[in-house]
Amino acid sequence: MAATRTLSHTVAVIKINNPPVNALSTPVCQALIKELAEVKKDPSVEAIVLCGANGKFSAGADIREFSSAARRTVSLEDINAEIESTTKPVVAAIEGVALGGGLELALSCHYRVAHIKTVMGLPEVLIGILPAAGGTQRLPRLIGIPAALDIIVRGRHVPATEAFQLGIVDEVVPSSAIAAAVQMARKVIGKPMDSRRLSTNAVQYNINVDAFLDTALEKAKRQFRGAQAPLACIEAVRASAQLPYQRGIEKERQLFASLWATGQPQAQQYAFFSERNVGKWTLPSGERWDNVRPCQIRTAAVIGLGTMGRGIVTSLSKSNIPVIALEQDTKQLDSGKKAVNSLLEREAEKLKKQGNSFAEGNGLGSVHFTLNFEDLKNVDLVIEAVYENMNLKKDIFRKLSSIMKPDAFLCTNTSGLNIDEIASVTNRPQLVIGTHFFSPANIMRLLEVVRGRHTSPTTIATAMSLGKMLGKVAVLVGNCPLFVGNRMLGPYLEQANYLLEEGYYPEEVDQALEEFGFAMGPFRMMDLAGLDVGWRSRMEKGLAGSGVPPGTPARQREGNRYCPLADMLCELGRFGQKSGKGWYQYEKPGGRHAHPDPWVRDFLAKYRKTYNIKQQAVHPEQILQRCLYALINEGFRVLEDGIASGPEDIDVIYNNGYGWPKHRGGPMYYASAVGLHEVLMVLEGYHKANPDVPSMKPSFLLKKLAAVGGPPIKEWRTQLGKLPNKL
Ligand SMILES: CCCCCC/C=C/CC(=O)SCCNC(=O)CCNC(=O)[C@H](O)C(C)(C)COP(=O)(O)OP(=O)(O)OC[C@H]1O[C@@H](n2cnc3c(N)ncnc32)[C@H](O)[C@@H]1OP(=O)(O)O
Repeated sequence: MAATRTLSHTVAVIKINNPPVNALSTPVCQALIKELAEVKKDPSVEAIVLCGANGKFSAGADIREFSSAARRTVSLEDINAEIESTTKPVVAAIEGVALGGGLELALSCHYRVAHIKTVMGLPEVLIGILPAAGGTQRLPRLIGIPAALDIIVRGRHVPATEAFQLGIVDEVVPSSAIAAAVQMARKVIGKPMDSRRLSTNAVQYNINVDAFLDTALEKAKRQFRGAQAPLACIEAVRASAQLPYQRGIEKERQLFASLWATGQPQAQQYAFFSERNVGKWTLPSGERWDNVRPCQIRTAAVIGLGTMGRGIVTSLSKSNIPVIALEQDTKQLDSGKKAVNSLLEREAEKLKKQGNSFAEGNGLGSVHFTLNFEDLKNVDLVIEAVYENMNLKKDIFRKLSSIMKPDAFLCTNTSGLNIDEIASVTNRPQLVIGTHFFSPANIMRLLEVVRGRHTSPTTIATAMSLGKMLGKVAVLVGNCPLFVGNRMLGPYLEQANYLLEEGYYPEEVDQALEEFGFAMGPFRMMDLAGLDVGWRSRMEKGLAGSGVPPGTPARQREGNRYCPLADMLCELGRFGQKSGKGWYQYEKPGGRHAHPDPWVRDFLAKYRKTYNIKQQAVHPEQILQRCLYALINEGFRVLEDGIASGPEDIDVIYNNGYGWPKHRGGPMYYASAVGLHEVLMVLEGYHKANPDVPSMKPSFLLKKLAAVGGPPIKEWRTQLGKLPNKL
């Protein structure tokens, strides 16, 4: 039953019932219309309470209906208008969540009572649309332009206590919101209702609305780089101040339709569901997320308090998991402790600002700092986060193997080392797993969970569940050098480097990719990560430094094209932000503002002259094609090798760990949107002209999918079914 009704004296309680989140699907809306019509004409009913079953008001419109064949036939705003115009008072009893259409429904009620642990908001912008059931018109009428704009444009979740302070809800209660709403309904029977009908009120403001919104628009254009939904939200809020309510609603609808035509909502909604689907991991053996139980992690330890370790400790503590943090000497322990404490103070500050919804039983977990390995022996799970050196990691795992209780899980935070080799030195390879965090680990949402050959399904389930507890989006991947994200980055950065050889400057390549929507172009990203990281790895592989065989041409390795520019910068001590100079110059070592460096321009000019490289006419569009298609081609190889279970997994990794613009869905979604045939043609053309760049040779899977007509991305798995699976 999509909605049910009970009677409490003269108050009808209508309950939305559509598990798991009471989405306002077409059947729910139809049921609401029917129940409303009945209570309106029922003389025994004097007031109405609207609530949701199972402690959740509603997570809004059913997003799956937006792109399904069965498009909505019932308008949510029509239901809202119907509720608002009712002559019997309607009170919303808000519990759990009231998001999107859920909050819009509550705003059409005459009164709102919320449980203290509720979160509410209008997060439509995060799925590429705008609140299109009157939210952009009613919320500014209730709380004013600046506060409404902040909630609508950022799509943030507002805790009940803040909602009360802002005036979104009339009462916050620590116990049943339904009981409190019934009480309130009884009290307001017979009271005047006009001022409670938000659509009839004017927006109150004492600011220059146009100037305020113009500034917000400019800021949003810079901040959201090409995403259209935030801009549409601002325009809709502008309409609330400038137009009568009904014309504001028309504007809202018109903006919704224009957004839909951009294709961005479809990409963002694909990203939304992909994030949920990656949690539903499946192994070829049939074990999966819903038939393997994770073990409970009551205590954890982190080894190494460098940048990664500090973030991981903070992240665990933030999730209320007591942590033991270990370093090798007093100096490093002290500096790690200081850094962790300062990160935790900031987190505590944030929790305080978020108010009561986080306060109860959800503080920070304790952190114990130690130099003594023995202190770790009873924890349930340990995460090793020392720097990327196989021998060092193996030494630590040998030690852990002998110290830790037999059922403790051993995780390694590596960005690409072989999990099997690390597991091979332990007495429990089935409990060893890779947990690749992204920096800063207390903030970045992505966690690559890397399955080794012997990793057990229970270990996978536990690591995936830990990821969820930490508020991360965990993606299960197979074990191969660099795993998924970093592996795909290789060919992308290679093309970016070649573009410099061919006449571009770092800032031009970065600009093209930032205009595409990346949070950071490749050169700014390399400067941030530290150029020495890649340099050390190339030296280990004999591609740079003294290990290069004598007589090897500077721009060739093993017969293939090679770009030594990054190595040359490192030889000059230009490691990026940390040294104050890299592809850019910074105000000081550790400075964060990248400025184009005339020295780099000069250096590149001399380099091109030395190697007699003719500047080619590379059209700016080709910057995008070369970098992005190189990355995408490697993504197809990842799928071919069975390292990721589907294109969604790759897209979730890129959206959450590499600054890919969500409004473009992810690299594999982008490829399907551009057309696989088009991607293949460009790669083929490039590879024909540059046979010494093997990464641009079109992958087998891309060719196969293009040959069957480039099916929609949701059908790729059918083709993947016949490929090996290393999960
Ligand atoms: C021209 C006019 C057109 C009119 C259109 C009217 C406009 C209405 C605007 C809207 O209301 S759009 C929807 C706005 N709401 C949201 O964006 C909320 C999205 N959901 C969430 O943020 C979270 O799911 C949650 C509610 C905070 C719960 O988080 P939790 O971590 O507890 O669970 P999840 O794993 O995320 O979700 C559980 C389950 O529910 C599915 N789901 C969640 N929300 C929706 C939804 N709004 N519609 C459909 N399905 C939803 C989610 O996909 C999970 O299911 P799955 O099977 O595991 O994937």
